[in-house]
Amino acid sequence: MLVSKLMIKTAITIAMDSPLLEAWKMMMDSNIMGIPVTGGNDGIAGMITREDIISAGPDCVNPSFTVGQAMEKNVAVITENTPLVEAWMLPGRVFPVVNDEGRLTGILDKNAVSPELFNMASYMQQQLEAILDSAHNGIIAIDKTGKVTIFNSAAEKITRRSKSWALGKHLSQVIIPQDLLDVLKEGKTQRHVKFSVHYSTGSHIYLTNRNPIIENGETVGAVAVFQDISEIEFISEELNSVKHLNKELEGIIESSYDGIVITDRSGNITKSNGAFKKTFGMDTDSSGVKDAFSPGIIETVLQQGEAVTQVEKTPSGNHILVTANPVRNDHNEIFRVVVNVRDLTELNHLRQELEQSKKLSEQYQKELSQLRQKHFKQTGLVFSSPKMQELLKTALRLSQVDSTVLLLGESGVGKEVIATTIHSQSHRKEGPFIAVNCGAIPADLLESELFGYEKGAFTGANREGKSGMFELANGGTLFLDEIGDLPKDFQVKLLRAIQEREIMRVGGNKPRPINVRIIAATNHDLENLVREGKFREDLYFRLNVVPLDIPPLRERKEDIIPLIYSFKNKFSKAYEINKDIAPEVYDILLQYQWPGNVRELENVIERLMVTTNGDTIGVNDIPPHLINYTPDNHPEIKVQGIIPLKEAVNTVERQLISNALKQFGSTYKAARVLQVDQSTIVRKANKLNIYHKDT
Ligand SMILES: Nc1ncnc2c1ncn2[C@@H]1O[C@H](COP(=O)(O)OP(=O)(O)OP(=O)(O)O)[C@@H](O)[C@H]1O
Repeated sequence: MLVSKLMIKTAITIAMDSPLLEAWKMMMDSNIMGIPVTGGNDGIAGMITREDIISAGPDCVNPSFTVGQAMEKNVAVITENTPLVEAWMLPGRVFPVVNDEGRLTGILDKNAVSPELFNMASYMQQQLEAILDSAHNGIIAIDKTGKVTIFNSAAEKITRRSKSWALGKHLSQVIIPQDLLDVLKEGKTQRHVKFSVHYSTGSHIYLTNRNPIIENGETVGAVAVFQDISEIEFISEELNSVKHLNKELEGIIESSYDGIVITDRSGNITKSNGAFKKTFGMDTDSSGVKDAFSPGIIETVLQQGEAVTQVEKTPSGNHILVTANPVRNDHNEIFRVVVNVRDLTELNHLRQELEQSKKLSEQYQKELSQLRQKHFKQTGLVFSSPKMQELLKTALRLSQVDSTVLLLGESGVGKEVIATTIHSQSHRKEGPFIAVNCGAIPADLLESELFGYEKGAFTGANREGKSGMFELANGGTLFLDEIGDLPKDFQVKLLRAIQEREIMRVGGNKPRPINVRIIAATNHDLENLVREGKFREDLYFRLNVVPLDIPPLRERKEDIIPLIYSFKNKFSKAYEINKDIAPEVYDILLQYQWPGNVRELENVIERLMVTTNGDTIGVNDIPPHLINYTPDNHPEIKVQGIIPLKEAVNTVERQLISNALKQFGSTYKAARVLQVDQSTIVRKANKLNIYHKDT
């Protein structure tokens, strides 16, 4: 607003030498507060106001007291176009106003300006508030005492405080971050400050600029403009993860062995991978997928709205399988087509190579197994069942190392033959293989038998002393059969010898180092013996480094016929007799459960070869117990009448022992079949007057 709007238009002036009283009169008559005073050269020399006249005191009524004596000389002359606010700032109360030509056109009384200025100020304040409230950013201003002076609508929304409540309160009562008070204290601007506020509903992140309000070089307040950027942050994070995803996707596409190309609806390539370019010898500038394979595949996908597959031929003559898949946008419109290209020529080539190497590997497998069979044949081992093939594969592997092996299995399954095989395939094969039947050596002789004795160790001892089995087996293998029969007090000595790799002869005082590989065997359940306290747990763990469980013959029937042939040949040679075996005999031998395992089979064949008349062994030559045998039909013991119990027991024992001795030939074997110690058989046979070889 300009001065022209509120000035009093008047041409009244008064000369400097006019009496002061005249000036008063003129002011009263025209109802104005002041009159411009003209000087000698017609210019404005000053301004006389009612206050000037009153200030003159009693002199004002003195007719000789002139206007020039009371007037204000340093008065600002303002133009009609001067803004009112500017005029308001000038010192003085009433001002002369001139037009553009400098001609006096009126006066301006500050009193008349103030209500107008007040109106203007309040209008401007309303405008300012409207502007602040329409801002998207929160704005908070404080005065120099820290009290809130501006709090716009966005600030209300963000802080969840009402403006009416916040205004006039100290900032610390209104919002959580207090850094605006630092700005007030230090007078320094803070730009792009990020901070977060944790609400019960979650965290929000804000970005703010804080500025001091400086008036005449002094900080009189501070203002903060801030905005909630949680959403932007969230979007930026999303954007980052999308970028990441995109990178991943690009990596996947690029690393695909198949060619991949992505096109727009017109078949223009938007993305393609190396495999695709390689297949078609295309560079990245190739404009359209039409350049690559027959046109129409994209059109077909667009028309049918589903995947299309076809076989094509590349310019270089390779056969390819092309599959084009539509990709739809949110409006279910196809906007991209992803084409997958698989080079069938290369695939076929690879398949052929694979088949070739498969054949080769089969051939090697065959040769390997023939080689293995040859190896084992040399040791006299006969087998054909998958179970034994697997077991002997392991045995062969074990032969290459010095680990202690524990052979488990029923009597006669071939534990000793397998131990010999392991030895004969090992680097110790040139060394001795010493087999010890631990169950057959009397307990008091065990130590001297196994560890040897020094000369004069005990009465009856060899004068020169004697090497034990350990020493005899030095550089080779010691096979400890029937390990479960070892007395407990000797077990600890054996454990020490195995662990320390040295033995002490009986009567000796110098340990002797030994270099033997131990293979132990048992047909007992060693774990059970440990549980019953009959076998030391530490020795069990020491021996059970690698257990090999040899299945009974009835569980590997595929081995029976090869074994029969092998034994038939063996005895033909040994006894120089040649005999055939009738097919029905094979059937019977296959049916039989072989509780004595391979040993029993070997004995049966030997007996049939030497005892049968004629050239063919027939069913009639087969011992009846083989025909009638099933695991559950042990011969029934029938008792009629009453006889003393002891007598009955003796009768049964006599019959059983003499049957077993007749059938199996030795007290060891009879003991195994009857599941007692060999010493028991010997003792009972002597007591019951039964003849046996060991008599
Ligand atoms: N696979 C086989 N091929 C050829 N002969 C075998 C086979 N298995 C075992 N034998 C023969 O069977 C008989 C018994 O075998 P071996 O002494 O090895 O059995 P074992 O399990 O050690 O018996 P025990 O527990 O009674 O000591 C031996 O004459 C052996 O030659």
